[in-house]
Amino acid sequence: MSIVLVVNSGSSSMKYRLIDMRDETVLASGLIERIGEYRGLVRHDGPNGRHELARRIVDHEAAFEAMIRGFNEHGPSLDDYPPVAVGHRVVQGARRFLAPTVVDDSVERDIEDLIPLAPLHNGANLEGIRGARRAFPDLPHVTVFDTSFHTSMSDAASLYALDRPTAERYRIRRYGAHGSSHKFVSAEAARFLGKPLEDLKIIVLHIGNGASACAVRGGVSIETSMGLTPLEGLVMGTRTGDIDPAVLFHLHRQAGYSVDDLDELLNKKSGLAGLTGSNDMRDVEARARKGDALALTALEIYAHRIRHYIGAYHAQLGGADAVVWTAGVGENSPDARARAMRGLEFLGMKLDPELNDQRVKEPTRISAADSAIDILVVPTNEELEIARQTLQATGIPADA
Ligand SMILES: Nc1ncnc2c1ncn2[C@@H]1O[C@H](COP(=O)(O)OP(=O)(O)O)[C@@H](O)[C@H]1O
Ligand SMILES: CC(=O)OP(=O)(O)O
Ligand SMILES: [Mg+2]
Repeated sequence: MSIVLVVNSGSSSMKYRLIDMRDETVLASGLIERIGEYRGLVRHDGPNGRHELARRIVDHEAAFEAMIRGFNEHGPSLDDYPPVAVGHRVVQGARRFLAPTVVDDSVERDIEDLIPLAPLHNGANLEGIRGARRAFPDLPHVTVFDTSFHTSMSDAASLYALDRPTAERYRIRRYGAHGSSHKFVSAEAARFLGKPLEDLKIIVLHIGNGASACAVRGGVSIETSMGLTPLEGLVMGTRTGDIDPAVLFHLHRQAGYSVDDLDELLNKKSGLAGLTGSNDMRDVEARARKGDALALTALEIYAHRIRHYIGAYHAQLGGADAVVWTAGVGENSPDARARAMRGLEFLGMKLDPELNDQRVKEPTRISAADSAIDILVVPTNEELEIARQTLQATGIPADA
């Protein structure tokens, strides 16, 4: 029985999943939110249903302890279902980590060294890893990097037109993120279409709180919208995405913003939150339906940027076989999908309004019968992808 525990530590949350890899069934899962804030939320879904409680969780190590408590109190018992390995999502692996890696102290140090290249994510990922190694010192721990899938990008797609010695010295290039999701979703799309992944050109739109687009040719990432850090590209829940860097000089010189102020402004106070006051797409859509002009403008800005990347990746791929929507917004918001794809019929991308309006739980086609390019919704599963890569890296068979 090969069971893998997967830990996905976000900037302020930790998701986990216990998976029996023989048939990839989920034995338990959980979510710990608002880490570091006064009132955190702990949710555990086990064999007896859902258990939730509000409590303060000071950091990701404490979150790890809360997860263990969830298993002890609500099952399944980790003594009865012992994991053979723990898989960890790490957002930034830069050019240091090209593949899933078994953790030792030097790997921990290298992840720490990469914190400046993913300030919202890598520190949290590392705290999760440290908590997990303390809790399970005898198990192999494997890190699966969001960036690994994008190391196939050409220099043309990944280098900035920045002074070369400076860029090299400070490792400045576009690394991308959400790689496990883009990889999983493009493989699922090929399976759904019944075609070999090697033959397909796919535009993947991972639209969640963090959001990125990816151009996938033959299963390989050729370009993605996140850059040095997960700040570039699409409009996100709290992040600006693409912006003229001169805005920063302007705010510094004219308004006295410090570097930390600017970091906080662009990463945490912008995007949907900055435009409307809420980073949750459901709130913004509800307000737009009531006629709130600010909310409506925010939805148009959000859609405009997605449409921009669909066009760009269609050009970079030299056409496309499929456009695939995934993650929280991409899977659940017909309005966001329809708004972004409006006017793309000339490219051969035509939604079917009724198919687009359904609630989706599995890979589903939402394009019209006469759409030259398939438009799909494919639920992502970063945790399963991480679990698969974790087993591969350890060499433990799924049916051990
Ligand atoms: N039914 C829905 N309609 C519109 N948006 C939704 C819906 N359900 C979830 N979302 C959006 O999905 C976002 C979260 O996506 P998710 O992929 O879980 O993000 P992350 O992993 O970055 O935290 C939420 O902020 C919310 O706006
Ligand atoms: C990289 C990134 O933005 O991740 P998330 O969507 O989980 O915040
Ligand atoms: Mg996410």
